[in-house]
Amino acid sequence: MGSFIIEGRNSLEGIVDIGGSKNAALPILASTVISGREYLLENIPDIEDVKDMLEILQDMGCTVQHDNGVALIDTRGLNTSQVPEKLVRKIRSSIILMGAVLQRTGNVEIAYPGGCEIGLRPIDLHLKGLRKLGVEIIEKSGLLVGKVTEPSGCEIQLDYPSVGATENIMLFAVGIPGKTVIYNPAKEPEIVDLQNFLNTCGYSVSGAGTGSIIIEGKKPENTDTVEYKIISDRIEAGTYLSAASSMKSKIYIRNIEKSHFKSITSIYEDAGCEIRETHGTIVISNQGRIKAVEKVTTQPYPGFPTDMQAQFMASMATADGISIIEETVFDSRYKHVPELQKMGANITTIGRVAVVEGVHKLYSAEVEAKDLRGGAALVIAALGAEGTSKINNIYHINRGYEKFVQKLQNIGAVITETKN
Ligand SMILES: CC(=O)N[C@H]1[C@@H](OP(=O)(O)OP(=O)(O)OC[C@H]2O[C@@H](n3ccc(=O)[nH]c3=O)[C@H](O)[C@@H]2O)O[C@H](CO)[C@@H](O)[C@@H]1O
Ligand SMILES: C=C(OP(=O)(O)O)C(=O)O
Repeated sequence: MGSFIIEGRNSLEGIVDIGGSKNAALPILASTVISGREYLLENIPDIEDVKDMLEILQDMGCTVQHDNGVALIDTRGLNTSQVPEKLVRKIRSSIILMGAVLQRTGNVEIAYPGGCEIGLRPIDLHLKGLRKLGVEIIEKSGLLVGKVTEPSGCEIQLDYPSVGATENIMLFAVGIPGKTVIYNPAKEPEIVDLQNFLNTCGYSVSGAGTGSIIIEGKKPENTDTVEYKIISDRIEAGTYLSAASSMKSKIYIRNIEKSHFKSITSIYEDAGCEIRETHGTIVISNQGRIKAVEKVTTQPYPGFPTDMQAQFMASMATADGISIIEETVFDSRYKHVPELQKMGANITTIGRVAVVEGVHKLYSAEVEAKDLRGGAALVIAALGAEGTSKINNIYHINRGYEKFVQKLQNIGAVITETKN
């Protein structure tokens, strides 16, 4: 599964170029099947989840090329409504193919999706929304089998602003007769990016990023090649910010939309990090030990993202004082805690609350990445720790971080990847 070997206690200095957003690229790739045409997509990150999604498209008859951040995809050859089960079970975003394939073919057969194991991840809101739009869905031998019966736009009130449910409903609703309004949708920048992509394809979607999304169902007449550039990854940027906050550093983060990043930077500013913008680049300077932030609660956008909770906890592990972190989005997203404790972190969890009492120093250890962001948190902790750490199971980390070793080396980290 591979490991990272990290020698800690070096300062970080230099430039990091942020890649395309994992959570924007994946649903956009899924939505290329809605209509059979060619797509030229820029800023597609070179990460394991993207490779899996591209393999799914290929297995279903599409042609795919991905090199140097650019993906050229032709979905005219799609020849099945069965989504390959093994790959679906590997990644979370595969479930977004449900709405997309139903839109294209009227049928779908798909397994329950995979992704990080961070607690219960039901898809009841996806299914409820699709059923309301006229899809019959049954479960057969562990697979979801869907068939479009009487498709018609309608009003859908989401009980929770689920990112995946919002995306699935959008992808099915764009091409059915009538108007669909999603109330209480997810407001993440990745949803706005999906809206912008769909509009570039000729669909009619508005309101993403606000309290309701309006979709006027239509089939675009123009089927020319769609060219689109995916937004940059605010969580990747936040991860480098988190690393910089844990040690003496001055790093320049390029290619990031500052407005998407604000809910993350504001918390690190509260911790005493100096963050400023110059000519579109974000500069982070940290001279010494940061301060604990009294209370941080993860929330749907524009709140502090759950996908930054583990990395933030790694920063707080050596901050001056006690911080309280509450994870409200997922019910079991603290698998990194016992691993951080092996490095000397003083963390206590009570249900969804973690109390982090900052220590002066962390120590090297051999630890396991249990999920993507928890794994990134261990990298951050190891970079600031005394001695040489080994992080195993880095498959989880490579699911979502492009050229992680190279980008960290570029800013002075002493890190290598080994096969075992
Ligand atoms: C590929 C991708 O984009 N993944 C992101 C997406 O995951 P994902 O789309 O899975 O996250 P959701 O927003 O759907 O889930 C948030 C919460 O809603 C609950 N829920 C969700 C759907 C549903 O039908 N029923 C239900 O109860 C989940 O159990 C969870 O507690 O958004 C999460 C929340 O920002 C991020 O952490 C993930 O990185
Ligand atoms: C939880 C995450 O990913 P996924 O939803 O793909 O498992 C994440 O990106 O932090």
